[in-house]
Amino acid sequence: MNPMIVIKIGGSAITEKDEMEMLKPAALQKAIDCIRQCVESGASIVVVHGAGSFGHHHAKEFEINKGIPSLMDKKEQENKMLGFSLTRQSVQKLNQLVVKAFLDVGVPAVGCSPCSSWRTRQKELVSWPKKTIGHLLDKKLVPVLHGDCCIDETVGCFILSGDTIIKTLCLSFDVRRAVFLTDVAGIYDRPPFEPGAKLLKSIYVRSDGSVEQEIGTRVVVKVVHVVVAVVEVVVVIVVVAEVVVVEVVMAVVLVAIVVVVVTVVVVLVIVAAVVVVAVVVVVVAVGALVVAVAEGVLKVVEVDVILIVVVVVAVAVPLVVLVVAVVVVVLVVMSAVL
Ligand SMILES: Nc1ncnc2c1ncn2[C@@H]1O[C@H](COP(=O)(O)OP(=O)(O)OP(=O)(O)O)[C@@H](O)[C@H]1O
Ligand SMILES: C=C(C)CCOP(=O)(O)O
Repeated sequence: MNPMIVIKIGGSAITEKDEMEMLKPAALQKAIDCIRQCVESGASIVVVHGAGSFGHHHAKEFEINKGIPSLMDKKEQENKMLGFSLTRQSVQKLNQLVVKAFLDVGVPAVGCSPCSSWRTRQKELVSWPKKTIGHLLDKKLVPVLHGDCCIDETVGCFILSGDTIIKTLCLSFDVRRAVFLTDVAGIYDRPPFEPGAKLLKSIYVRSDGSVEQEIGTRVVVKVVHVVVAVVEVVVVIVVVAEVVVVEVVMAVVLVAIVVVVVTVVVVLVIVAAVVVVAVVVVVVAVGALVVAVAEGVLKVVEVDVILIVVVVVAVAVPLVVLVVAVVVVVLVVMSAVL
């Protein structure tokens, strides 16, 4: 599978959260166009959208997140279940609109409602269809999940947020990026509507998920602000740097190991060759000199000088060759590996 990118289209980005079931069509279109480009670039994309004003109103009214208390009488339980159905119908309406918008621009989106397949116990996820999402991605389809109401094995029902879905996907797949679209220009040091709110370039997330702005521990989240619509939709690209950092460290270690191993092997081969050549040169030269002296062609004094020259050449030339070869090998190996 290609590098996976999960994208949360925030309910705040594509709906007017204060007005019941009110879509922001232009903002949705901008988000869809942006995601279409990601799909066309070949990345495996999973889209998750929030409920916005589709779902949150009913969910709040019927207190779906509180489950079905055991003391609730039958009438109240029936009413709660009606609220469950209404909430689902509402989020599914938004899902239909999002999927249709994708199909209209040629993106093969497939709506995947969590209600039928995501289960929780005490509001903790116990099962979800990882394989199905993998199969859809294998077929180059774009799963479009959404925040939904789900059945909880102990408390009866609860709200599965799109953010929980995103987190689950990030922990289970090899996700390169999690991208959040909201209605503001990124992450601020305080609620953006408060006076003096500053847009942050990066934040640090501790391993327990809490966030701090100054000193980081394991996960550095880089925030890139890319405005894709006039103030309506903003793309916030969140690089899950823990993954990136691990990858970089692994890559550096791997490169170092490869460079060292290849260099050592090549140097050993060159040293052996150099020694053999030097020995052959000296033996041949000494043999020739012995013959020359025996035949009276050379005197012993001349032989001494020639011998010194032969030995110096036999050692110096291979040494120079050796040094040059080592430098070349290191450069070639490093450029090939990098
Ligand atoms: N520190 C902050 N940085 C950025 N936004 C913040 C901050 N604090 C509060 N917000 C608010 O968070 C809102 C986005 O969160 P919200 O949960 O409403 O959106 P969403 O996730 O898009 O919605 P949904 O749950 O429907 O998908 C923004 O409109 C912004 O006003
Ligand atoms: C309100 C419902 C049903 C889902 C909430 O999902 P979210 O908007 O991602 O928090």
